[in-house]
Amino acid sequence: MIAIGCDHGGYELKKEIEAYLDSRGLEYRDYGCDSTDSVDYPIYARKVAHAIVDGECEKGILICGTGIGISIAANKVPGIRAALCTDCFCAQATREHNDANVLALGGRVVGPGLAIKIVETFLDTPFSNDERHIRRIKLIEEPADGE
Ligand SMILES: O=C(CO)[C@H](O)[C@H](O)COP(=O)(O)O
Repeated sequence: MIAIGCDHGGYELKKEIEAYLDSRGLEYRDYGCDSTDSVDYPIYARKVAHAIVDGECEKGILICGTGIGISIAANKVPGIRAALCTDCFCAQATREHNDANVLALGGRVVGPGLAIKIVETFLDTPFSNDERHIRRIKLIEEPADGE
């Protein structure tokens, strides 16, 4: 199950991404917002982040105007690794290296064609399970002694 959320700046791109998820038969839960009326992105970032850390969903997609604010807010929730991506190279790398569990996109930055390729890459790329990446991900949550 994929958690998806946005603010008003990401609403139209969210609907495009949902149509893509529907076309692939991928299940998702939409945590709002529900229109282009102005809202506050941290609310939707937290809803999606908590859906993941509470185990309701495995991955999330968050969209605001730039993708910046909503990724900053999501990354405040322990256990969330939200990656703002504007290209497929970063979407692939953040899955393989960071085991990112949230993809953040900017609805005012990327067009729907590129955004959907980024979503596809993010969803279809597994974590590498490489020992060095596992070690570094653990260090994000628990700094080493004396650090
Ligand atoms: O990108 C964003 C946060 O990083 C927001 O979508 C953006 O700040 C909203 O701006 P406005 O209220 O002027 O529509």
